[in-house]
Amino acid sequence: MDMLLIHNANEVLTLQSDTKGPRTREAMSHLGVIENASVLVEGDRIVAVGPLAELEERYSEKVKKAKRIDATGKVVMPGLVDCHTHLVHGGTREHELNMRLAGKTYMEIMNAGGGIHYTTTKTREASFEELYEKTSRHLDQFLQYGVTTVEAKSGYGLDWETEKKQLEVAKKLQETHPVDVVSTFMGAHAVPKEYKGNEEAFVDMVIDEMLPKVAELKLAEFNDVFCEKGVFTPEQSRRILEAGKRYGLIPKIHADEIEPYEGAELAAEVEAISAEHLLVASDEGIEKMAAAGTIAVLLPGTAFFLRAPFARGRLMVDRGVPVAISTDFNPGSSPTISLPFIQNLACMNMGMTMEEVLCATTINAAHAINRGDEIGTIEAGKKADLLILNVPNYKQLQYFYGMNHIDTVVKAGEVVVEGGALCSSATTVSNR
Ligand SMILES: N=CN[C@@H](CCC(=O)O)C(=O)O
Ligand SMILES: [Zn+2]
Repeated sequence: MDMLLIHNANEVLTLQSDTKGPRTREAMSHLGVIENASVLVEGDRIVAVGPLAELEERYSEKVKKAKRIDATGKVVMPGLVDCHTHLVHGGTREHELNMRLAGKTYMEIMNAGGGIHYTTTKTREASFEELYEKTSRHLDQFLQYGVTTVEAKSGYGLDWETEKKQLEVAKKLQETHPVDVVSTFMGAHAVPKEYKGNEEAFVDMVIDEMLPKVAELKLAEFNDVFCEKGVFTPEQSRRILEAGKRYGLIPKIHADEIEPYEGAELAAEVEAISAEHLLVASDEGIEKMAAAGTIAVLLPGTAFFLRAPFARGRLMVDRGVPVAISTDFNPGSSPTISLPFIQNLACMNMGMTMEEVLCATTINAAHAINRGDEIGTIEAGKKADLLILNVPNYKQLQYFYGMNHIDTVVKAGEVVVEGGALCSSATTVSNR
């Protein structure tokens, strides 16, 4: 098996902790920094992390055989995990930006047939191959920004054929692209035009026809719903999420994004793994999430791009909610793949610390997609998803904001980005 040694990094952020499960409160600040340290990798797994002399003594044969990468003066950390995206979609929506800048709201544009409906039309029109190529290019960009695992929601089909196409594109990319893609079914992302005025029938169709097929074909692990005034009510959302559970799909929920709608409360009640957005979540909802251990997936890029109030990240951490942060990459409310910029926004606009945002985009994000045992920290036995960053200490990641600090990305033990550029082999992996 191939051996790799990343040696003499100024700082290795291991994110190791004795805490099992998602991190809360002070535990979110423990980055497990080891100064002047090295990481040894065998195949796709991490073997050990620590001072070079220690690794040379304990693993002398492996260290001798290893390909070496000098990380002197740099920071090494786990690959970033983007735990909320609408990755697979047709078209773009730049034409909506001037409308919103002129004062039209996100919901007004959607209710007039734009927004999610526009992207649904484009996604229905696109062939499997077109969607695959477009999404593959986006995954290349994610990789260049240090994102090694991405959650991908369907929800731009709103009919079975297109929902299936989106999920199958994600599945094929999981097999062919170096970035790991984790799928969420989101058939209840909007009520399609053909069901306007007949919303309950659409909910029934999602429950009776789509969910069983998603489970049978093993196309997703999670089931998500847009619980929002004018989209799906808390009662409809509860029905969809409870039905998904009967098929083994773990609930997630788009909650309290635009208007307070007791989405955070619902997330806790249905034992969702996460509630996402939460821009206007109530105090009571936050308390309930803390008590239930529901992960808050916060998406400050969406607040930024929709010019909406930011979620109360500081309060959520202080109240004991495990917080993760994600791009919400989608063509309408957050068309960015830059998770590092999203970290900057979380510091500046949600009052989270430099340490907390790193936890929120690695191990807590991994837990939000049920991958906490596999990725998100640098420790023996975990997948070797590693970043080498062109900064001497982790604090410069937020200080020099809006920049891409990636030097090298190692995905499952293989170097896929070198000197900030994608390696030619990176996009042609076909055996995974
Ligand atoms: N709010 C609902 N869904 C997406 C946006 C989808 C779109 O506008 O295309 C979100 O999470 O922000
Ligand atoms: Zn979303």
